[in-house]
Amino acid sequence: MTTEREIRLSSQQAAVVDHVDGPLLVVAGPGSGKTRVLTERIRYLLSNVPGHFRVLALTFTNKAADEMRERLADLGDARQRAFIGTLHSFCLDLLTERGKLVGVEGMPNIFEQFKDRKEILLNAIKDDPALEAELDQEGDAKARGKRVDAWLQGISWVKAHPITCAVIDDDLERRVLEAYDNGLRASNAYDFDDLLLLAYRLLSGNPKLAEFYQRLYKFVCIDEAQDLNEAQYAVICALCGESFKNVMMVGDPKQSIYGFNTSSPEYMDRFKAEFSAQLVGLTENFRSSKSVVDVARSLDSNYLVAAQLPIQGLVKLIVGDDEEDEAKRIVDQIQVLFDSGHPDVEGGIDPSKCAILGRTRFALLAIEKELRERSIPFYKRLTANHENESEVVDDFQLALRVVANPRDRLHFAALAKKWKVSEPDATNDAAKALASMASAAGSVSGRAAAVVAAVASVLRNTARLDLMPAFAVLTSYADKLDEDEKLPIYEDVEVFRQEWDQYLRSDSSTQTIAGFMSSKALGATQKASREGVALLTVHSSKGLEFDVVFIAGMAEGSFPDYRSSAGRELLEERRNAFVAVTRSKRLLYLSYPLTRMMPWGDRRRQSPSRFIQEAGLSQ
Ligand SMILES: Nc1ncnc2c1ncn2[C@@H]1O[C@H](COP(=O)(O)OP(=O)(O)OP(=O)(O)O)[C@@H](O)[C@H]1O
Repeated sequence: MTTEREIRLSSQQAAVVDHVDGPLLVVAGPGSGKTRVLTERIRYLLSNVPGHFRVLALTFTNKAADEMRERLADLGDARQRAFIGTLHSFCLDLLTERGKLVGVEGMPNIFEQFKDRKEILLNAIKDDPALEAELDQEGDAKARGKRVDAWLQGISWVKAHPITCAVIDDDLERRVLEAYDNGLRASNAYDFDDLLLLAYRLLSGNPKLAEFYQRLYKFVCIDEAQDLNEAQYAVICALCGESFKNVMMVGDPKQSIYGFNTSSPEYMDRFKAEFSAQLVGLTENFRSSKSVVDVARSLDSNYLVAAQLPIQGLVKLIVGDDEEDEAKRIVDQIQVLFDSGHPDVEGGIDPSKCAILGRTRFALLAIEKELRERSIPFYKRLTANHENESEVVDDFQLALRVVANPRDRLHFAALAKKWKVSEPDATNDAAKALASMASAAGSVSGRAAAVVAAVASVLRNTARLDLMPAFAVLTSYADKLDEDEKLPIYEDVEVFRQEWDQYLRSDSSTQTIAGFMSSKALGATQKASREGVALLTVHSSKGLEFDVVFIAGMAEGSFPDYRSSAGRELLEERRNAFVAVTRSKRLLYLSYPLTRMMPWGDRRRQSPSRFIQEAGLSQ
């Protein structure tokens, strides 16, 4: 099933890799080598197709983009001719370069945190008597808070549907959206949804600009196409205009698990119809043992596998008396595997080869406790926004935000509150404003002075942005403190330094403070860490593979979730199970507890998930 190349490709895969011109839809099952095919196609285009062009490769996660960049690092300079990143990062670059046409001046500053967006909306409500009166109709503070959250959700929904919600009929809804957007713009800020919405408006309203990008990016590749939503598809269509067709989409409708987030595999169908795309299937499975493939097929009888590994592997059911006992049995089994290995897993089994997946974080709590008690290393997130432990590094980040965007009143106010000083007047010179805030900062003047000195050390070097001198200032401030205070500063600085390092390696076209802060907001500066057993939700396990996979909490009501007992939701639960099962390369363990403690204190009897029953598993 393979042809001669430096990397092994099956003939199905080679046909996709060697495809040059024209729209192509690749529908590919789990383990069929989507990542390999995408990476190798980019390599093929950059190495074999003559001409001055760039390749645009859009991934679903920053992690997938990192992986693709790493695999293509050996291309040397040619690699620079590919933009590899998420659609959000691409839109950020696009708006930075050409956003003026939709009112964006320079790099868009992103308010990524829910609490910041909420504060913007609350301030906007305070400034609008009609909205304030509307909110006052809600009885108590809790009900008002809920209404504001619902408004924020509504705003996000509208922005994620730039075509179907292009016109808002409801007066109140429109007023809330305008008030919120005006509030954001007063701080010269944007939210995540704006990146796609404004990129869509920019490209669809300026066909000449879209043509420029079509000439520049002669080839467009899109990964995980089953999880596109309307805004993302709209940006892609606006980028391509009427005539550009050199788009390849790769996806697996069977792994579509973000329906709750308005994503849908329907955009793959629309792409096929609207671009008249050629359809190719990748139907081999290079990842999973026969036993695992059998369980996947029991979940979806339409999952056809043309070729698979000649390895039997194993599927087993684990039943615990309750969640604690289930956790204990899972971890017992892991320890047996560490000690004795398994003939189908080459080179023994260590923690990094194992994953324990749950439908929700809740399903993993007892297992986390058990792993901790037995000192087995594990990680719960691939990447996570680092919460600073030290005030000085936290202050420094706020200071960088306002230096990047002096109109950011929200974070100026946050810093002023922390330093117990009054907010500065509107200014264009954030460094000067910070310095006068610091000189007024009584009890925290030493810390504030260190932050100002760190900022100054960055601004001093006008030729090239470099945060390293600031890190030196922060650690030398730490050196004067007690051990207890010193340690968190060193740790926070180290994480910050790693993020800075990651940013320097990204495909971002400009290196500025605003650029760094925006990449950080998009999560693009976080490096995935994978040390120990993976303890992940099904959603965060997407795209990963492990020799040994445990899926815990597989009882009716938990997986499938009780809120998704019928219709579309139940189908999405089934796809969740399909994604979870197909993460396994060799051994698969499904488990559930016979009884479960409900949040209100009752113990409830559990029955095995229908997915366990359909797989024909019994003890
Ligand atoms: N031609 C091949 N020969 C041998 N192994 C291969 C081949 N193609 C892919 N693989 C291996 O199969 C596994 C699955 O590949 P990959 O991760 O690219 O699949 P995928 O289609 O992205 O899967 P999923 O959609 O489930 O995340 C990887 O371990 C990869 O190295």
